[in-house]
Amino acid sequence: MVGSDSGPVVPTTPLVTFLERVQLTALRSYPKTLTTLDPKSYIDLSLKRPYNLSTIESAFKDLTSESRDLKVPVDKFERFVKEYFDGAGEDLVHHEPEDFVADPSEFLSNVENEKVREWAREVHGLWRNLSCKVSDSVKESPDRHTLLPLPEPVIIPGSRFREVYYWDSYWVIKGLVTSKMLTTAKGLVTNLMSLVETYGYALNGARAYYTNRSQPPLLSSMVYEIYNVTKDEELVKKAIPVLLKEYEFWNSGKHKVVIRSASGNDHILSRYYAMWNMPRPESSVFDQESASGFTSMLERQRFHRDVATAAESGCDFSTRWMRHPPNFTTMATTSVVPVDLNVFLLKMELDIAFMMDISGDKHGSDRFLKASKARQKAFETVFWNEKAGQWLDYWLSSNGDEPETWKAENQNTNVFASNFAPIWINSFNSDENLVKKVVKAFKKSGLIAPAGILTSLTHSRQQWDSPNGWAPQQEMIVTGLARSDLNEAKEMAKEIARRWIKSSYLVYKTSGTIHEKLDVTKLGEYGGGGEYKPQTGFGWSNGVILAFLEEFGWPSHLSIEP
Ligand SMILES: OC[C@H]1O[C@H](O[C@H]2O[C@H](CO)[C@@H](O)[C@H](O)[C@H]2O)[C@H](O)[C@@H](O)[C@@H]1O
Repeated sequence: MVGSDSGPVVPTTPLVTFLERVQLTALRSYPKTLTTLDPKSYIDLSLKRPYNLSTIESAFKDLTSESRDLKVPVDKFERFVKEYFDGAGEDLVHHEPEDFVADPSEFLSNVENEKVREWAREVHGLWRNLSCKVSDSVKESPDRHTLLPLPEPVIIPGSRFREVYYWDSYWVIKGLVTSKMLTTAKGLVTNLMSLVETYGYALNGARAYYTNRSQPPLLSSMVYEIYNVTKDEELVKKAIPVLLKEYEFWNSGKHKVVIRSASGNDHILSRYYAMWNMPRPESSVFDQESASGFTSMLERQRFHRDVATAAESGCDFSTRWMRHPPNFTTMATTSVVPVDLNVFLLKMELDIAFMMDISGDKHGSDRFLKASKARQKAFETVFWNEKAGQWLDYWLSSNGDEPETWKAENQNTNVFASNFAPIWINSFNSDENLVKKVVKAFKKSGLIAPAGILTSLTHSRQQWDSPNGWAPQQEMIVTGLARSDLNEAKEMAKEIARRWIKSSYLVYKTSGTIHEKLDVTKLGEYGGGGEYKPQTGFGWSNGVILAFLEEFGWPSHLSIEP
């Protein structure tokens, strides 16, 4: 098409396209503003029996036939929704996890403080709230739902996120391992593997509107965490071909970029790149509004792709992806070669090498070790900045389709938590000199806050800048520092983990109101608490609390109160 962007687009389903129109009607009809409407609640509806999509589409046509701009009377709209749809989330039913016991043996034996232990048991108990399975109706008639069928029960983040998310599952699994819920943990991996088998990549989340993108690739790390405690070689054998498929996805096509060093060496790295150039269906009305200032179709399509690509990064949204922060319309995520994505891929290479080794494929293992060494070299050349003592994201000068030559000025010198994410990997945290430099820079960075690690230093009000959000890479930085041989780094890790646990405790215990010194509405400003939902729990926050407690314990003399 003349004037349209040339990137790939994975088509969505007729139901998703229709529900986008229902979503737009809701926006136009309710006397609500864009800030109070949750567009996702409309795209999560499913078709009520006995109606089928074409019957409901004609009823919708009748409903809106006399309206201008899809605005209809609220009572008529509500009657229509009630008559033709089952509510958002009704196709996900509670599942009692069979491996849940209220007080597992040897649970958090390092946590001596009784108050903390008691609370940890409550957090552990929250897995039951978040455990669900896809209802049989989805399996029988997938076309009536945007929820995707999955073979095993799931742990959802909770709140408005009524489906499995890819990268959230990594922290969920770490927590499940601590909770000794290994059957549930394996089930999550089986679900993600089934998505890779079907689509060629693990989807952002298990919804029909997420098929056009993935999320930070942590499947190999999930398998690794489970293998580490179970020594389940069958799981590893099953995982290898799936991980190879996923590896290919991230290292080919638009995801692959080549940066040429001054001396002429080519470094292969990866970027996020969504296969979509329209408004995200789950946030369609927001995206249409954000793109309304663009005059050409090409500009709009590029903007929508960069927005969807930010969603693929898991960090939607952040000034990290903006050419001219904090101007949202300058989102240019596809032009960034991100440090953390390449950390996850380096980890995937090491994990695959390890798994191939234990399954007897020495040759394959060597191949992946070699690939990891090549990527490690690329980290030194493309991302590392000696002066800053951090690894910096790299801005592409071109569209990334051809190799381009590295330029110092293309490193993004702004400070983000992701600049420290490489310390998670043994290849970096085993180098004591490097750890010293990174610890020094981290201390000065301004990212260490009263309740943990900040995502960035910019107060943009975007979800992954302060004062919102928490640094998703927090657990990785802490784990990496703790794995190093440097005492200062180990102590730093313990201190950050405890700050984060404490802030989560405060949020939990005070139902999100609280403590004069720690206003939870601004937790991102303090680096803590995350998306923690006091009563129900939130998948990945639950996981990180339990994993941190397992790793660092809590001595009896140390108070958790403010
Ligand atoms: O509905 C808007 C966006 O919601 C998701 O992103 C956020 O929640 C996810 C679940 O906890 C989390 O994985 C992600 O990091 C968050 O930014 C979704 O992943 C996005 O694709 C979606 O556009």
